[in-house]
Parts: sequence; C-alpha cells; structure tokens
Amino acid sequence: MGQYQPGQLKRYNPDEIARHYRYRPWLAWGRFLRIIWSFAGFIFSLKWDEWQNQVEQNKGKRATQLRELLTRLGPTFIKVGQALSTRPDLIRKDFLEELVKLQDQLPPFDNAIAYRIIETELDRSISESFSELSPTPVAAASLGQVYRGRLVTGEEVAVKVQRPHLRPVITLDLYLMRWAASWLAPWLPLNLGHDLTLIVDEFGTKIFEEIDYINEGRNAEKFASNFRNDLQVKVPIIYWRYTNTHVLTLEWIDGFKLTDTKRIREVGLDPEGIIKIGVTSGLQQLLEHGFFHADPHPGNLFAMPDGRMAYIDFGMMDQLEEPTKETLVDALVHLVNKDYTDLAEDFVKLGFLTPDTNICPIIPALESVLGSAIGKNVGDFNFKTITDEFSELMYEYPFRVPAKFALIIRSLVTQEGIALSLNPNFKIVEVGYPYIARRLLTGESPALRRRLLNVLFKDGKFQWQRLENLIEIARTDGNFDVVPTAKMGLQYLLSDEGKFLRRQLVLALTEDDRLHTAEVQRLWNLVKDDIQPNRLLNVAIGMLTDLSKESVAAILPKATSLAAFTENQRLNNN
Ligand SMILES: Nc1ncnc2c1ncn2[C@@H]1O[C@H](COP(=O)(O)OP(=O)(O)OP(=O)(O)O)[C@@H](O)[C@H]1O
Repeated sequence: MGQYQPGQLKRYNPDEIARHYRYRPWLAWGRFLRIIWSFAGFIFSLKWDEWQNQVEQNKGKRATQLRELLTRLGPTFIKVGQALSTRPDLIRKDFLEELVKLQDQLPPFDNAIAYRIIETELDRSISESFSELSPTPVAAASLGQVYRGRLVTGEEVAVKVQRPHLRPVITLDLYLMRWAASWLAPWLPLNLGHDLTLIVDEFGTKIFEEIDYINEGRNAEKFASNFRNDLQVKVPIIYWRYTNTHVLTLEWIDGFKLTDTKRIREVGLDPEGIIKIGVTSGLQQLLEHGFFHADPHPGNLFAMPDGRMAYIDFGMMDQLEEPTKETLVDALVHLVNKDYTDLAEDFVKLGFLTPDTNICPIIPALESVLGSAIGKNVGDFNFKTITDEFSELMYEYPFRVPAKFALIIRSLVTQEGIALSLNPNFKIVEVGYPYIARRLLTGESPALRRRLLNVLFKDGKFQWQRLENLIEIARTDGNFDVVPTAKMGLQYLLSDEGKFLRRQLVLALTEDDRLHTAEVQRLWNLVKDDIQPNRLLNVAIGMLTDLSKESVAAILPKATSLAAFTENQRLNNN
C-alpha cells in the first residue's frame, strides 16, 4: 500500500505515485476513460483525414482541435501542451505553431475557496494579513490565480493562490501519462530521439517545482540577486511572512505587460529601450548567471513607467553549468562566423548529437540550412527562422533537443517574438551579438578570455577578420568603450597568462613571411575615431605606472625577435 497521500508528495517521484494508484485502480480508470474519450475523437479525425486524403487541407483545423482538447482536460494537459510547444524535435511544425498559442487562461476558481486557502496557509485571517484584497482575482492562470492587495504594513502586493487539489490531479495525470507513454508513442505524431517516459519524468519534476510557491519565492530572490547591480531590471520582493507552499505574496508591479504594445507606446515608453533590456538580460541569464527564466512569455514581462523592465513568475527556472555556458558562447560565435564544423562539434558537446554521430554529413546540411537563414548579413539572423529550419533538419538527422535547451530555445524564440511585436524590424543579433562581442572582448573571467583566444585563432592561425568583425559589432553597442577594452587587452598581454597570446600575436604579425601591417592598419581605422588622444594618454600613463620592470622584461625577448625579424625583412626587401 502506498505510504503517501498524493496531496502531500513534495517532490516528483514516479515510483511513489505508481505505488499509490496501483492500489486505487478506480481513480485511475475514471480519469483514463475521460482522457481516452477526448483523444479518441481527435485521433479518429486524424485517421479520417488520411483516408479522405485531406491531411493537408485540415491540418490547421486539427491543430486547433488539439489545443482546445488540451485546454478542456485541465492544468496538466495545458502544461504538457506548453512544454511540447518547445519541442520541434518531437512535434510536427503545424501542431507546434498551434500549441505555442496555448494560453493558460482558465476560468477562475471560487473566491471563497481562494480566501480560505490564504487563511489556512498563512495561519491567520485575511484582515490580519491584508488591509485590502481585491474581491475577485486580477488574473487566472493554469495553476493559480492572482489577487491585488495591500499588506497591513502598507505595501502593495500581488497574492498568488494555487488552485485547490492540484497535486492529486497532477499526480494522477502524470501516473497515467507515464504508463501510456510506454505504449502510445508510435501512435502520436512524434519523432522520438529517446524514451518518452523520461520526458514525462522531466515534465513531472518541473511541474512539481512549479506548484511549490516557496521554491518560486527562492528562485525570485536568486534571480534578483543576480541582477542586483542592474538598475534596468526589476524583480518583485517576496514577502515571506505572507508566503507558503500554496500562497505567494510578492511586490505588486505597476507596469504594462509586454503584450500591451499599444499602451506602452501611448504612455510614451521607448519600446526599443525595453527590447534592449529584455534581450540583454536574457543573454546575461544564459551566458553569465546560468540561471534563467524559462517561461518569459510576454505576460510575465512588464515595462515600468520609469523605463525599467520587470520579470514575474519564477516557477519555471533552470540552471546551466559553466561548461555549457561556455560552449553556448562558442556556438553563437561559430554560428555567426559560419564555422559549421566547429558548430557541429558544439552540438555534440551540448548534447544535441550523441558523441558517436558521424558529423560529416551534418556539416553541409547545417551550412545549407543556417547559411540561408543568416543570409549574407549577420543582422538577418532570426531565431524563428532558424528553429523552423532546424525542426526540418531534426527529422533527417539524429538530432535531439536536451531538456534544458528546449526551455532555452523557447525562451529565445519568445523573447524575439516579444521584441518583434514591439518593433517589427527588430533583429535579435543587432542587440545580442554586440553584447556577446563586448563580453568576449572585455571578458573578466579567464574562461571567457580563453574563449576569445579560441575565437581569434583557428588551427593556430590568428583570424584578423574575426577580430575586425568583433570590434565592428561591439562598437554598434552603446555600452562598448574601446579604451578600457584596449587597456584590459594590454594588461592581459603583459600578464603571465598572456604569454601564449604574446607569442601567437608576434607569430601572427609576421606570418607568411610578411608583416601584417595592412591588417593592423584596418584595425586602427576601426578604432581610431573612438580614441581621443587625451584619453589614450591617460590610459598609457596608467599602464606605465602599473608596469613593473619584470613585466616589461617579459615581453622584451619577443619584441626583440620581432625587431630582428623586421630588420631581416627590410634587408631582404632591399
Ligand atoms: N507581482 C505582480 N504584479 C502585478 N501583477 C502580477 C504580479 N504577479 C502576477 N501578476 C499577474 O498575475 C498573472 C499570473 O501570474 P503568474 O504568471 O505568476 O501566474 P502563473 O500561475 O505562474 O501563470 P503562468 O505560469 O501561466 O504564467 C500575471 O500575468 C499578472 O497579470
């Protein structure tokens, strides 16, 4: 007999859940028949289209039908639909587009029940906690509904109350899904790279995290701490005294949802500025903090009257490890530099391809798909096109999307979508790549500096063109200042760690038996406008005062050999 009540299980545990329902088959059968009944009609329609040769004409209609069906089946299925909408490797493109539309707009549940949940969870009466609380919810979503209120201490708050009895419904659905996953897979319009039950487990873990509001509160605080020095990103404060597993009380955000593009323009907010904050903070989460908001749909992002952007809803967050972050930077740089061989290797490192995959046939495929998506101009790059093209590739080659990247991809596509709704001419790369270039060039961490070296050297050869590209792109970013970057570069060159780079640079400058003055001249032309003589002088003085005899000595031998080399060149030329 199972030891737990489904309402009590804190973490997703498929074995516990299975043990519980194995002894309560009537519950499982009741729900199962309802689900089967709903899906039977749908599958029949799909088959009917096939018999009638109407698959093409009806595919839009069927996709809509699927979305409506999931909505009717309740929170677990809505969440499944949302999760599947991030999986171009699993779901056909036409279905995907419809599932992306899945809104978790559900009828709100009874206020009296919600108020009772608040009182039980906080262990005090409503009036002891709140001096005001809206009589009806201001929003109802798949898992909870939100009230607007004021704490007895005066702060304006949002109070998120979880739908009652969510855990038993979700555990039962998960139990059935897991069981069905083992035999239903071949019948679904799926392209499976791995075991479907693992996907159910992945989903179960996430949804369990999402229905624990204490977890959400902690996530919000961690996220806020990552952005503590960023004056443009707002994260609501969590009021722990008024928060528990099923009730979350947080600072009310007064602003305009990014879905509300009309209002944003009407009140004179600058959509460009908001887009820039959104994209840059999104990249920071992925490439710097590694802790990212996995559900940044426009309803979860607010433009604030003071020009800041606020994030809400920290139920679904994910963590990227350091090597993954680094490989991601690599992949982005390789993508933009059109290094498809390296990119294919990045895909292996990131888990999109298994290590035993023969990447040779994939390289030209990547080139043809991504090359045309990016076009001649880096600025033409857009994630929507890339993912669309990619979902086609996934059917032909053994790609699979690791769970984390499903979230990341969705996050990027959504952010791009949001930006496009604010500015139809938006190019994610115009904001994104300057950020990456700036980070590489000003990278404070040794890991990032190594990345830069990897970018600048290919097969041991210095890539002048890439340095030019990087500087050119970084300069389009308002925050990029060439002087401190140059100073950091010089400091690095003179440091112990820069020994390798010094040698490589000398070799690069003198490669192919010639001095690469033309390249240096081009670089200089790129940066000279930004370098005012007096600022340069300050940097040089600063550098000289920082310099020790030893560090000068450290570069001299190389410099001497360069001098000897150039002298030789001169003599040869004469
Ligand atoms: N701090 C806040 N300030 C203002 N409004 C808020 C705040 N928190 C939530 N809301 C409102 O409540 C809605 C639902 O909140 P939230 O997204 O956190 O709920 P959810 O159940 O996690 O929904 P979903 O997962 O479907 O996005 C938001 O779209 C927003 O309108």
